[in-house]
Amino acid sequence: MILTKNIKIRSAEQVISNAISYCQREGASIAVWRRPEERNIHFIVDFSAEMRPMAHPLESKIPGFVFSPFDTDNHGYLIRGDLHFDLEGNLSDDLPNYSLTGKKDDFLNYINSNRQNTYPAGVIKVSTDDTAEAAFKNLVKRSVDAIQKGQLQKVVPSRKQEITFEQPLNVGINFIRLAEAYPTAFVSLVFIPQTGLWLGATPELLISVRDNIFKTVALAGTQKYKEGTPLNNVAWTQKEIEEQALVSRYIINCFKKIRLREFDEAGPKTVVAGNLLHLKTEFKVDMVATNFPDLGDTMLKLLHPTSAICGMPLEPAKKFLKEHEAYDRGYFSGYLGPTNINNATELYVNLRCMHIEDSKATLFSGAGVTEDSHPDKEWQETEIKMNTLLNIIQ
Ligand SMILES: C=C(O[C@@H]1C=C(C(=O)O)C=C[C@H]1O)C(=O)O
Repeated sequence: MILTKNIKIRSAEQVISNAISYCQREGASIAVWRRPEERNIHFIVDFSAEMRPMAHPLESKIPGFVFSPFDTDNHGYLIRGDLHFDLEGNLSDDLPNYSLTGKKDDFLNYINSNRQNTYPAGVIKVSTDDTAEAAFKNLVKRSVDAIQKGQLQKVVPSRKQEITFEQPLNVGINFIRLAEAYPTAFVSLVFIPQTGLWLGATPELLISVRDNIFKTVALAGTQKYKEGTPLNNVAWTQKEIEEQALVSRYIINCFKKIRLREFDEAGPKTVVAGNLLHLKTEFKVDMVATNFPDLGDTMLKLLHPTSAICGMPLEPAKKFLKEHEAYDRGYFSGYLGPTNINNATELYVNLRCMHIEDSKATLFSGAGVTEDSHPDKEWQETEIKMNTLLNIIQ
């Protein structure tokens, strides 16, 4: 595949691994992503070494890729598109940092070289911390107690899990493995010096704006998916139906806050997300007909963190998690995605993801808790969510 006149793309795995190792070496920032239902893989590179946190990355209208944490007290980053290309051979080099033009050629030469070994990571060890299970179940119990006392309606406690590799994980190979295993996921690999390296395959859209149409979804309720099961035979419990309905209600409340009354609502319906099933309602708004030209930015500020990953009402749920969760989620359940690229913005909730550091990685998952939740079931749910990555990476 021809990228520019003299540069040929080698295997996608190799190019991805090389691009990441170049950015790690040079202190540059990069995002690699594959949109749901597409085959093409996009890259955006920001060669500037000083990445500054940004409170509202969509406001700038700069083409780039947003990477934001869960905690709204901490700001996210915008990887500006010095260089944006895809594996179908499209290249745009707007280079807002003109002084760095030389780096562009250096980078393109490097990613097409035969540098990275294509070894798999070998044996992956999942750390068996006996206290983790008891601690999480206890957290679920405290969540149910808080709900029963009337402090909350829903909360989404989460946990982390460390894994170690015999050799550093080959990110190129594993990105492609995830992309092939999960065609409906948004698959991403992000490196920013300040955030480190993150790999994920999320099923959850936060907001999208394309052709003046705004979209968001309410995704919640989880069960294991057995391949071949017809989706219209899938049954959901009252607990799961209510849990998902709360997320829809949260979105409708956000529309109400800005007096937006005209929106399409479709669902809930059962959807497949890799090894799991969820309930999903889709919301759509015509931004021209409703005269909300900045709806993407406005809704992003109102929606995140949604009750799919935090809880309801929002402030007590945030406070509960800060007090009880006992770890920093970092970029897990934050949001990420391309902004103002090809006239579209598409942000996803950073789920089914892991933070990779040398020969170890940290996986994350959470589970929506309502009054009827059982600690054992919620523990199982976090296990199967982590398997989204664990079943695929090697
Ligand atoms: C919190 C996660 O997933 C979220 C919680 C869900 C649930 O509680 O059923 C389902 C989908 C996601 O909105 C996760 O994957 O870690």
